Amino acid sequence: MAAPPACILTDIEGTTSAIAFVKETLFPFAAAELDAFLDARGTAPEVASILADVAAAAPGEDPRAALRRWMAEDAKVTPLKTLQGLIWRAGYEDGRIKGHLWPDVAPCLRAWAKAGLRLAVYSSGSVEAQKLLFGHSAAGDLVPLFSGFFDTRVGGKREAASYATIATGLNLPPDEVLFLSDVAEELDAAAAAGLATCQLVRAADGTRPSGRHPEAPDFAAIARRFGLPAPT
Ligand SMILES: CSCCC(=O)C(=O)COP(=O)(O)O
Ligand SMILES: [Mg+2]
Repeated sequence: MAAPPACILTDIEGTTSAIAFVKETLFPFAAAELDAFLDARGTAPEVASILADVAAAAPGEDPRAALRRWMAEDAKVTPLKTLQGLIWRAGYEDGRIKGHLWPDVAPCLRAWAKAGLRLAVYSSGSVEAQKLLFGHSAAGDLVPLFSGFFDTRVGGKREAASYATIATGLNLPPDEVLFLSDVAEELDAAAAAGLATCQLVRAADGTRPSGRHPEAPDFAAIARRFGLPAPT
């Protein structure tokens, strides 16, 4: 990429936020609340529609058992991800969950947005879950900084077509979008669709560099490497 990107498209787990926060706070919260949530809200249209999607994706299996199996497998399945977002909402709203962001993230996002860069998210977590995390972060409500949120409804994160769809959705040529992720296979797919890429190699997350993409240990290093504004 010769010129600085027009848009930063960022992953969440392992990129803006600790893997441990997702695996040790978010996922256990959803698992612990699953039965109570379904008992209370299973017949609400929004939840019933998710359960119908679960039944279609896991025919012949009890929907709650399928959801628990997917949780154990960390399956990036849209109905599970949508349901987790709904369950997390109560936890964020009553303060039991605070969205984790590494300390370098919010200052850079604010500086980039202020300089006119567009910001977008692409995560396996549902759009609802993305907005909850950024809206209830320790650094405040960052949702207004973003102009796009994308989840697995555009396709899987290891499929090039997903990134082409996102670039079209952003109304930008793919090479003007810089995708940030810790996962090399996601970056490979983005690069195949023509996006610029950078692998977040955060020591605290134990990420291993792939050697196939530019690398940065944090967002400040991304700013330096790609000629983006730095926080003042
Ligand atoms: C939106 S926070 C929840 C993250 C999540 O559910 C997940 O599966 C992590 O996916 P990512 O694509 O952000 O690595
Ligand atoms: Mg990730």
